Amino acid sequence: MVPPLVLDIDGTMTRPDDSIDPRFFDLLPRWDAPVVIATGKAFPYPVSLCHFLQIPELVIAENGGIVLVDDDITRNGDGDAARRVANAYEEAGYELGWGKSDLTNRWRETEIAVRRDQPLGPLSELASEYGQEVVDTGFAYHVKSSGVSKGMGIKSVAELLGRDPEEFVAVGDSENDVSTFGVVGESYAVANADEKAKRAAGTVVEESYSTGTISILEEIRERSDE
Ligand SMILES: O=C(O)COP(=O)(O)O
Ligand SMILES: [Mg+2]
Repeated sequence: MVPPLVLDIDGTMTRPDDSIDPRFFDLLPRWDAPVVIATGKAFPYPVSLCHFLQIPELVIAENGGIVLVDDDITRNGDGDAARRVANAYEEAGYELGWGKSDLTNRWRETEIAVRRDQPLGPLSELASEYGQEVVDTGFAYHVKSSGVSKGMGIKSVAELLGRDPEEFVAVGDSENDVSTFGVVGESYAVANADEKAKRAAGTVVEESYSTGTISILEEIRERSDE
């Protein structure tokens, strides 16, 4: 029997050009255990991914800010405080960096993402002024409530599924996956992962991006077949 999975999206299910590796479209619907998509992206992205993969909607979005298990949605964190940080950042003359339509934050409910070409120093200062923290995923700076994390999300997903977080195997690539690695039984950082993720992971995979993740899933499946 294969174990339940927790998969990060960016850097983990993607190829170096940011596209989702099409091999997951065969692999995940056939995975004979729950697959949780745990991401820093806004809620609609992982929901769409589950829809198009045709797997059950088990989602941790916004770094734990939103948790979806089947029909059950939980929101965590103070989205208004994150929004106040963003406003103060813009009033100070900086930009979130995503252009007029800002599709990155448009559907974001519990945190705010800032493009990584914007200055981090003043963002971190404002975040701590408003009791928030900044997480750098390698794809964006996320301003979020301190207690909220993907790891916290896994605990509630596991509880709702009647599972132990220790049963899960997680794969990730950045500091927003460190909390996940802390609660699951087995954790892997792909080779492109940042130092924090590599330090926190039980194993650092030899291969990068989706190829690293798929190599782990294949190994687990073989091991489980024995
Ligand atoms: O949206 C981001 O910044 C990162 O997303 P991820 O958690 O799926 O890697
Ligand atoms: Mg990632």
